[in-house]
Amino acid sequence: MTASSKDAPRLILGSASPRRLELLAQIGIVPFALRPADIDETPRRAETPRDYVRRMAREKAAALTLSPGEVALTADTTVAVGRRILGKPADRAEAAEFMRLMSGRRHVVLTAVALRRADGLSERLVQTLVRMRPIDAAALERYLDIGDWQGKAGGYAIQGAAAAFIPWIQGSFSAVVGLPLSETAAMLAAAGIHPDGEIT
Ligand SMILES: Cc1cn([C@H]2C[C@H](O)[C@@H](COP(=O)(O)OP(=O)(O)OP(=O)(O)O)O2)c(=O)[nH]c1=O
Repeated sequence: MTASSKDAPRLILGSASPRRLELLAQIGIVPFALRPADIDETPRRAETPRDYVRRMAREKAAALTLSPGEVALTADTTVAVGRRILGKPADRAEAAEFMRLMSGRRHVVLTAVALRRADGLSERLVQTLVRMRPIDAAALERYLDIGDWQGKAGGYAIQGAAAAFIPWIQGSFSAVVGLPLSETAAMLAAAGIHPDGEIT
């Protein structure tokens, strides 16, 4: 027999990202509530991309107020070119700079996931290699005109127009979009949260 749904942990998605909600829906998980956490996303001096992205996911989780029986899921995605962290571009000029930096080479997309429950925090860091083909000046201008760079780490979305520049990735596609689905499903299952509300 399965436990009644009123005994199930209630999942709070600590995110304003429509992509994270869609990704969860893809694996049959519907959060009980959305509670975006507003934190300062400025990297610390000399902070590595891995340390930064982990800290962001943890701080988003810590910023949420939870009621008994609630479990919070948060994530952070960032692009790393060597030790340089490419966050969301402030404007078109910065998006252009980021794209030029990634053009014709490989970079790493890091996504950290945090799951906060009453008995503690579990975390995962997923690293995906992404190759961009060389992007010439005209193609870059056309890409920037679309505006797809806004609100995206590194100034691109693999699920959007920038896919035309990406011949190859090694790792997790869903992690690049914003939430590594296999790892997230395992973390949720360990907390008693399963697809379709089927809580065992
Ligand atoms: C690299 C890449 C990033 N992104 C997005 C995912 C994230 O939404 C965003 C990185 O910013 P994040 O700070 O990780 O997330 P967010 O501010 O959008 O949402 P929240 O903090 O409330 O959860 O970039 C893509 O959609 N596709 C991509 O290929």
